[in-house]
Parts: sequence; C-alpha cells; structure tokens
Amino acid sequence: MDIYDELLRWAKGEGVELFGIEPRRIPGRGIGVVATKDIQKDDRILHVPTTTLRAIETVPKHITKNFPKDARVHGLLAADLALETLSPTSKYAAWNAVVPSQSDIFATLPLAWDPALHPFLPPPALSLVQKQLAKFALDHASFQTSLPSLPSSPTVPRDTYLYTWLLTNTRTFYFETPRTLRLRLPRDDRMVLQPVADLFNHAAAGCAVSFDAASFTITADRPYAAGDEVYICYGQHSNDFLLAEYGFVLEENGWDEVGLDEAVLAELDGKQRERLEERGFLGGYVLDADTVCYRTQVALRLLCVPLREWRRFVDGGVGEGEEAAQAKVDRLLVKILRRYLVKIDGTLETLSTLEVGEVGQREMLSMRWQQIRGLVDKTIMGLES
Ligand SMILES: C[S@@+](CC[C@H](N)C(=O)[O-])C[C@H]1O[C@@H](n2cnc3c(N)ncnc32)[C@H](O)[C@@H]1O
Repeated sequence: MDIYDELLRWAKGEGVELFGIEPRRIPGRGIGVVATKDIQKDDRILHVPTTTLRAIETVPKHITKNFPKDARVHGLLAADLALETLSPTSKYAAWNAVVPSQSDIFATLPLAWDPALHPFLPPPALSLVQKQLAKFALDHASFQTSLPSLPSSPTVPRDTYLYTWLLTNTRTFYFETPRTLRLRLPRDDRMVLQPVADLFNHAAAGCAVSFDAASFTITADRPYAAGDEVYICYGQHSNDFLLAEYGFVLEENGWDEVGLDEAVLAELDGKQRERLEERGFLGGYVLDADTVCYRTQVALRLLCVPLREWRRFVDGGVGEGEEAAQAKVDRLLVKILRRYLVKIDGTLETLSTLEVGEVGQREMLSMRWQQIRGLVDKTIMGLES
C-alpha cells in the first residue's frame, strides 16, 4: 500500500469522504488533488468532519499548559507537530508521511532561505517575511521555554521547530473553534490543520470551501474532466504574497500586483510624507494589470498641483484643470516607472551572477522580477498610448 492509499484508508476511518478525487504527485507542486472521473460544477468533492481537524483544542494539555496564556495557535500547532512527529507511534503517521519534507520546505519558503537572498525579494514579499521572522522568534522562544517542563524534557533543534512552523503556515485553514472565539484570537491566528483538504494546490480561482461547526465541504467551482488537477483558492493573493507565505508564484494570476512604495516614496520629501500621513495616504502604493491605485494617484498629485488643489482632490472634488493635472501625474508616473525598470533590470542582472542560496531559489526570484517587469512595462505602455 503506498503512502496515499494509507492516508486515504486512515482518513476514511476518520469519516473523511472523497467523491471523484484522489491525491497524486504533480511535477513541481508536490502533491495535488486530481479528478478520477468527470466532475460537474457544484458537485461535492470532499467532506471533512471537524473531529479530524488539528486545532488548538487537540494540542495535548502537557504542551499547552507550559506555553504562555496568550501563546499563538500557530506556535502551539507547530509545537504539537514538532513533538508528535518525533514520536514513532503518532496517531497522524499517515498524514506525516505525505507532507513535504524539511528539505522541500526549506528550499521553497523564503524565510528559510540564506538571508543573503532576502534583499532580492520584492519589497512586499520581504516585508511579509520580516513579519514572519518576528512571529517565529516569539513562538520559538515560548517553545524553548516550555521544553524543560515537558515529560522527558525533549531536545528539539531550532530547524525542526522552524520546519513544523512553516508546515503549519502553508497548510492551515481559517476556522473558528470555541476557544479561538472565546480567547478573541486575531483572525490570522484562527487556524486549523486539516488532513486531506490540505493537499489541494492553489489557483487564482478554485473550488468553494465552506465550513460549519460539524464539517468542511469542498464543492467544484466548474466542471473538471477525469485527470484534471482540482484546485482551491487560498485567497485573492498577489504573487509576492504567495511567494512569501507559500513558496511559489502563479504564471496566471488575476490578483497579482506590484508594490510601488519604494519607487514612489523616493520622490517625496519629509513634509510631503507628513501631509500624506495626515490624510492616511502614506504608502501602500500598488499597480495591477489594469490600474494604478488611487493611493498612488493621491501621492503623485501632491507633486504635480498646488496644495489647495491637492486638498480638493483628496476631499473628492474635481477642479477645472482636472485633465491637465491628470496628464501631469501620468507623465510623472511614467518617469518613475521607467526609473523603476532600470532598478529591476539591475536586480535581474545581479541575480544572474549571484552565487548565494540555491539555483531554484534564484530562479524563483528572477521569475518574480520578470513578472513585475512585465506589469510595469504594460502600465507604461498604457499610460503612453
Ligand atoms: C496546502 S499545501 C498543498 C499541498 C502540497 N502541494 C503538498 O505537496 O502537500 C500548500 C503548498 O503546496 C504548494 N502549492 C500550492 N499551490 C501551488 C501552485 N499553484 N504551484 C506550485 N506550488 C503550489 C506550495 O508549496 C504550498 O506551500
């Protein structure tokens, strides 16, 4: 019996039901879920009882009681995995056997890459990785403090905990349990691990995931032919988000966007930044395949029109010289984006000769910067036409 059959046998015993799908190895994406027969739109394809979930409630008491009262669910689930995976008699052995290995996780997740590669992440991805590092440091400190009080005082290397922490980060679903609600945990920490449902890969549009107190259900969003990979959508995420949080980028991603803070903020002096801050418009500048965001328009307009006119624009008023003002903003934007293209090309050039990290990691970074270059280029062409 292979590891997937073993997982399905175990899952069936837990009440998990699969309808016309099965897990399969997919080149470049680890494991994914594939249709074993033709599936119609709205067909129910997976049903997972909430009793199978690994949640804050299922973390053994001897672990939770040694963690601080306000410990994050993420940190607790990772602790449970790190301690339980070490045990050969794990109740979750069938699930443990199919999840990505430590070396796979470390190769794909930027947080675990050689830090010398971090400056080459696009700024929005870098900012997410820095936030992850801060959260990991807190969770790891709690974990280390708790180890001596656990039965047999185990020794768990930092890398083992980092592995289970990242595994948790890439495989959890949003779910409200009685305890996450009672403790009023932040939304991003209302997480559960969901064996089998966690085998679905992501696409910009995918099957619908719904849940209630009793179960999670996944329903086909469209027809699938036998042999097709079936996806869910982890959220409306840009490729920078997917890279930082999940370690991949999509070739086709209608939710993709390019962060422009670096390029736009460089144009602003201290007073201008202060003005934008006062009105809630400092930073968060992005463009996507179709538009440059309103926040960017507000920031650049400050550089193009007298203050009184800018204030009227921010307040939603349109003055007489609106067309001329917008033309000025567009010209400035083209100039800024052209400068940004030069910077992107420099980054791509450096990446092509860099020797830190793994080849696959540098290729992933180059691919992402090429995507960003494509979106910036497209925007310039749109503005100039
Ligand atoms: C919830 S798991 C999905 C199952 C996973 N492929 C596995 O082997 O166990 C999420 C991970 O799957 C991979 N993944 C998901 N969607 C992907 C996609 N569209 N392309 C490449 N990798 C993807 C990433 O490594 C991500 O961190």
